[in-house]
Amino acid sequence: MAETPGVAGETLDAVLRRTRGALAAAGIADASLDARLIVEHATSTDRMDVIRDPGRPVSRDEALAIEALLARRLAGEPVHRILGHRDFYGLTLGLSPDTLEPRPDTETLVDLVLPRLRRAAAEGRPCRILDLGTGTGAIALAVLVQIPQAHAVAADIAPGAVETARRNALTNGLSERFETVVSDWFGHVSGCFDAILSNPPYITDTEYAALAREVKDHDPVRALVAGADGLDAYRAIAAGAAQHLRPGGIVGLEIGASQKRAVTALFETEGYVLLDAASDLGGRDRALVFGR
Ligand SMILES: C[S@@+](CC[C@H](N)C(=O)[O-])C[C@H]1O[C@@H](n2cnc3c(N)ncnc32)[C@H](O)[C@@H]1O
Repeated sequence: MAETPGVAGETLDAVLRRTRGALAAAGIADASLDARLIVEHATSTDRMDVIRDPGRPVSRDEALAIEALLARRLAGEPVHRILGHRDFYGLTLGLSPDTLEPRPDTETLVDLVLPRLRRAAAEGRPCRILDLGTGTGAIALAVLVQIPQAHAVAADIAPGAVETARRNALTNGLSERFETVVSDWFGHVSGCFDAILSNPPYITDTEYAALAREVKDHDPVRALVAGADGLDAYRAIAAGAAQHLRPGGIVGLEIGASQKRAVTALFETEGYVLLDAASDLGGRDRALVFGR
């Protein structure tokens, strides 16, 4: 008899294989990973449980939950939107309709700035950071968890994103060193910082039109698009950063793969020098650090 995904009484191992098969048959690229995340979420298990106890029976409620999650994934909802959270730099961050899903590429920026910030902290220098366009709070919270002396202000134009970031700080035990502000770039930001960090929107209107439906339907447009040339946010940050940067401070930015030259030129015009750059795991230009 043909088996259907998510049938009560099946084993964990069987339901995982079947969920993976259904996703692969629908042409979903990360079928294995997505199946694992769906089954683990619905059965409150982790990766080791299926290895340790592949024959564990799946209850009726769990089977129904798997079916419901699988249907949403097959309808095109990204797996982390379905789960409601995504991991970033070892932290689990809640998502909301106002936040971008934090992407692994953004860890490149965190990796690039951490050695400078660690050095400053080790030398007893202050480490006050501003995360502009914080979304889930990903960049600021990753720095705070790595540098216990650091304090962060997290700003976003979307009140819902600021609220999500505040909640993520709380659930990750970092809220004592984390402040939030609703702000159009530097509009409502006060004070000076040792590092201004940002993964701003950086795609063009034309690139947006060509994005996959899954991204367009679930990531907020203002988290992605920055005008006709994709550089509007960098212009705003380059123009406003000097007023909020302490002497010796840095500006760390995520960039689009083709933007290194243009973003560097924008910051040079405002009196900055490029101190450092890094590529992501795919070898594409992904993060820049400027100083004055
Ligand atoms: C690419 S997302 C980055 C989110 C998060 N930092 C991350 O890396 O996952 C860009 C963020 O910038 C915010 N944003 C867009 N325009 C803004 C503006 N004018 N002022 C402040 N934030 C803005 C968006 O709401 C969004 O959260």
